[in-house]
Amino acid sequence: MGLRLPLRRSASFTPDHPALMEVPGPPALKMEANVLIMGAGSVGKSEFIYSHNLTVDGREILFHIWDVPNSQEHAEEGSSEEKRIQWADSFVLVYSICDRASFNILPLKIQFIKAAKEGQSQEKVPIVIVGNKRDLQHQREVSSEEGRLLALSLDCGFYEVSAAEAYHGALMVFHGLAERIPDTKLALKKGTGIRGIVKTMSAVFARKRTDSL
Ligand SMILES: Nc1nc2c(ncn2[C@@H]2O[C@H](COP(=O)(O)OP(=O)(O)OP(=O)(O)O)[C@@H](O)[C@H]2O)c(=O)[nH]1
Repeated sequence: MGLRLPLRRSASFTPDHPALMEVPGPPALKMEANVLIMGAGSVGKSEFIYSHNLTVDGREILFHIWDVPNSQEHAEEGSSEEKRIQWADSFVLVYSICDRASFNILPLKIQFIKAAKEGQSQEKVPIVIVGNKRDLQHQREVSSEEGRLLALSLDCGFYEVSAAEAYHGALMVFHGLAERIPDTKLALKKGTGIRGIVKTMSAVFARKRTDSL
């Protein structure tokens, strides 16, 4: 049985930040990447689930994004997380800068991902750590420095953003993630584009049904 992707929402997305806009040049290589969004409850994961279509270094990348609500993650058997990790090429680990517990769980999660993925290949796993809710400075429990150091020690990208406040933050995250995904991983998906899109779209419909319950 194929994997059912419990996306919450999906939308096409046009970057509006000048640094990230498509610049005229040779036609971009069309590629796809599967991204798993992980993190504790209420850290703002669902702000990252729009289907992003970015052009980075001449590669036009369509991101298929899988975000699991925390409530669902706890309701499932342990093997489901492993399935999601196998499905993904790349990972966004979100914590809230106002919630230290959401930060503290990240090292274990990242080690779990690395053990699962790096056993299969010598390539580095593309992972970006995101400190969300940057606008809530007065409630900050995790300093920027701690986030940056964790990312450095685990060889991950790092961004602090306010995902709910500005698109720009989420866009920077996906741009940073794209830069960490090697061509070899993306190229594997060439030719399976239509199947991938159908999978993503049916997932959106499935999710809508769940939401309306
Ligand atoms: N102030 C502020 N609030 C945010 C930000 N991002 C998300 N939120 C709020 O945080 C709350 C939780 O966000 P969600 O996106 O539902 O969090 P989640 O991680 O998907 O939570 P689960 O469904 O429990 O897994 C919502 O009320 C959001 O509006 C942000 O950047 N700043």
